[in-house]
Amino acid sequence: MPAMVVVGKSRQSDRQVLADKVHSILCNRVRRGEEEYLVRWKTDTTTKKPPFSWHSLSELSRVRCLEFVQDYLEVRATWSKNDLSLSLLSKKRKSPDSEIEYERRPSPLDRRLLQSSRTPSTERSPSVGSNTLSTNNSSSLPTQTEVYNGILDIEDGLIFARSASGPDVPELSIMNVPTPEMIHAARRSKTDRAEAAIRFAYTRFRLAKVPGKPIKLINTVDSSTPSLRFRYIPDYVLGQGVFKVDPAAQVGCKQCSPHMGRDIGCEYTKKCDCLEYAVVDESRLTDEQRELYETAKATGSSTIGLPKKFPYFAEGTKIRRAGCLVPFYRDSRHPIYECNNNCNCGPYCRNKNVQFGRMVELEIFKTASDRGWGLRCPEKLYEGQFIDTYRGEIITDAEATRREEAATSKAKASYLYSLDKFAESEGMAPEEVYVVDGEFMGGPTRFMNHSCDPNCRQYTVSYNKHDCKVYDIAFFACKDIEAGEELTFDYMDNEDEGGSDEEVGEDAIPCLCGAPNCRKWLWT
Ligand SMILES: C[S@@+](CC[C@H](N)C(=O)[O-])C[C@H]1O[C@@H](n2cnc3c(N)ncnc32)[C@H](O)[C@@H]1O
Repeated sequence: MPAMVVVGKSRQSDRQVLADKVHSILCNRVRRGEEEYLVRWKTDTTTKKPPFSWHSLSELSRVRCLEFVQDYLEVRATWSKNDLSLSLLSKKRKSPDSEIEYERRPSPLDRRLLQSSRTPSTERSPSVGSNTLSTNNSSSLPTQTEVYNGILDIEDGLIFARSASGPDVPELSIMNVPTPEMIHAARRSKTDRAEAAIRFAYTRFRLAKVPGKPIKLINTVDSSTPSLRFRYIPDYVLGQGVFKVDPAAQVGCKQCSPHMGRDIGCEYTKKCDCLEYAVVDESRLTDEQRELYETAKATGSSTIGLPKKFPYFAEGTKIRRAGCLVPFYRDSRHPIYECNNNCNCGPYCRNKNVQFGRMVELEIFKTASDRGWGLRCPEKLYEGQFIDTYRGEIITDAEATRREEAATSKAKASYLYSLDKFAESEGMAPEEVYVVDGEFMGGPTRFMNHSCDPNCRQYTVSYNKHDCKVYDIAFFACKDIEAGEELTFDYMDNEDEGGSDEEVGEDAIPCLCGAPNCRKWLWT
């Protein structure tokens, strides 16, 4: 029978807390020099008196338990900042565990509270037993472990609390935990070891696993770490109801070959099927081609056979670096069509760039100006150089609306990207458009902040001209960027210069980009 807290051979150091049984962490203290955290356990019954127990950091050091410690430290930080401990405790919230109203502090734990309310509830009658946690071998816990609210017990994998009894076990209901005394002690107790463990886990188990060049975490401002709950993913994750054309069924260019004379491949753009919808290079049109082009524009017929603008500088180009966007694409909003694995042009085609992923090192760093985390590159970047793509979960428009409505602030909008580049030209209804949500999973570009005078821009990159719903959002430098300079882009990226005339809403976020042309608010 699995136990929530496994006590191995009666030795405290062997105890292991099972993360999936943790509901939340509610307080901290230091005992005998060791940081301890008060765990509230998930229960299988609706209760106002769930089980609580104190555990040392080493018991909680498994990554998924550290996520709970991190959530708690975030809440605790607001206690010290605003001295709100007691008023936070008395704020009325409705428990998702039950229909009854109880008082607890508002916290980022809300989402999980909701999740835990979805776990099936099983009525159990408390069994008689000793005042200890149940264990694998039924041995009792070391006496140093204080157990609030009685007994944490487990049967058939389900945890439940037996009612407290005996003078040594204080009865605590959820609305009283943490008590003012606990908070008082917590605020004076160190949490350094937990912060260091969280930082280590983030670097070792999150960043080190991201494919490509290294990504560092740098914080010279405070002791926080980005959320351990964020999942780094190398590719899009498709949500429910989202369909992507199978890459094996992608149409590739068939008339091209790796060398089509003078060591060029698909840059010989007249032949490349992948570039069918790329912009026609009018400066290279013969009179006859111009006529064909006019007909194609009027009738919507194919422009294959006409010269197209090629997106990237080729090797040997005099002044620019190979692979950087040519000024035409850099300064326009035209989609970029790359070749794909089904093309005849081969793996070294110069029309393949973004699909190979990030080639530069990055640093996630804490900004000193209240904009949270930001992103920078320790190497110099050149105008038109590819940095990385935006990743996340692709969801339907309906799901995006649901998530936006459920969000507590407008900040949610900053992680949602509509894949609507082709909506107008393809006559797609708004509800057909997919949206990328990078809040809970994605790549390092989710840390890019907004600037009204940005040094990067996002571009549409497609590998399959027939799939208008799923494509990449790729960030390129739109000017030379010195090593260590923060990477930013304009969250609005309006084609017309100047801000919108829309009125600023109550929940608008003031822009702290500091640019002379700052529009003062995000998303304006
Ligand atoms: C996509 S996130 C960027 C990463 C974010 N800084 C973080 O720590 O996760 C967007 C959020 O960052 C903050 N932000 C980004 N640019 C900002 C700016 N110019 N001024 C103020 N806040 C900004 C806002 O809170 C915004 O909702």
